[in-house]
Amino acid sequence: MTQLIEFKEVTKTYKMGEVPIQALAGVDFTINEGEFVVILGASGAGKSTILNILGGMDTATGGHVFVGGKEITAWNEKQLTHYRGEKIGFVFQFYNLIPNLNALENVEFATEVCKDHLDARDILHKVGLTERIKNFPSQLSGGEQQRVAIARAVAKNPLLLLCDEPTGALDYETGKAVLKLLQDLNTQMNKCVVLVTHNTAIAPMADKIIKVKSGKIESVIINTEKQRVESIEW
Ligand SMILES: Nc1ncnc2c1ncn2[C@@H]1O[C@H](COP(=O)(O)OP(=O)(O)OP(=O)(O)O)[C@@H](O)[C@H]1O
Repeated sequence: MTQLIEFKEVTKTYKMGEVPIQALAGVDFTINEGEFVVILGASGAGKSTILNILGGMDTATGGHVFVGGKEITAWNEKQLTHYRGEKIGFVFQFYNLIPNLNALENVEFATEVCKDHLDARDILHKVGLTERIKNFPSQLSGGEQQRVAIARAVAKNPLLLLCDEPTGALDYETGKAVLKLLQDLNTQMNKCVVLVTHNTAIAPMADKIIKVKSGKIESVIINTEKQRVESIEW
């Protein structure tokens, strides 16, 4: 398997007035192409910090991050902006859709700037929203809005799909449907997905589980018996 991502001794310190907060205290891991990775850990462990550095939304204080053989930690703001725009699809807990654009327009708005983007209608169909493309966010349920947000991220045809607690605002069944969608997209499109959660129960759906504790990697588990989301209960 080809390696896609490498974190090497990555540190991150935030300064809050006089008090420095060490969010990452030397983080090392690798991720391969096409992998579905779950980053697990308690609140404040450093999960979102890892995801934000990987997505070029935040910068490391020390260490090195390589994506596709390029060192993103050596890039300037302009290079990172381009990387975020072209290579990264983000899905957050809250959907951040533009309220006065319908579902189709929300997806098209995001893909406009991407060279290799996919067809917005095709992707909305793939996420099961064919009948809802003309609906505005306020006319969609939470689960449907998250599907639009996933379609928006996927239609960019990004190198990486990064998800930060994507089911955090959804009920059990809807959350499960969203996880199934992410798992299907990973399998069908062979897209690398990195998902941050505190829900240990969903770990069996991943190829790799990275456990984070107090800004450090506690363990990296290769899961050879990956399960379909449908067969996991929590
Ligand atoms: N912008 C920031 N400024 C100051 N401190 C921050 C900032 N972002 C994160 N931190 C701190 O860094 C540590 C790690 O935060 P992070 O958000 O990565 O944790 P997390 O594991 O994602 O937690 P949660 O599950 O609660 O989102 C925490 O102590 C947090 O308070």
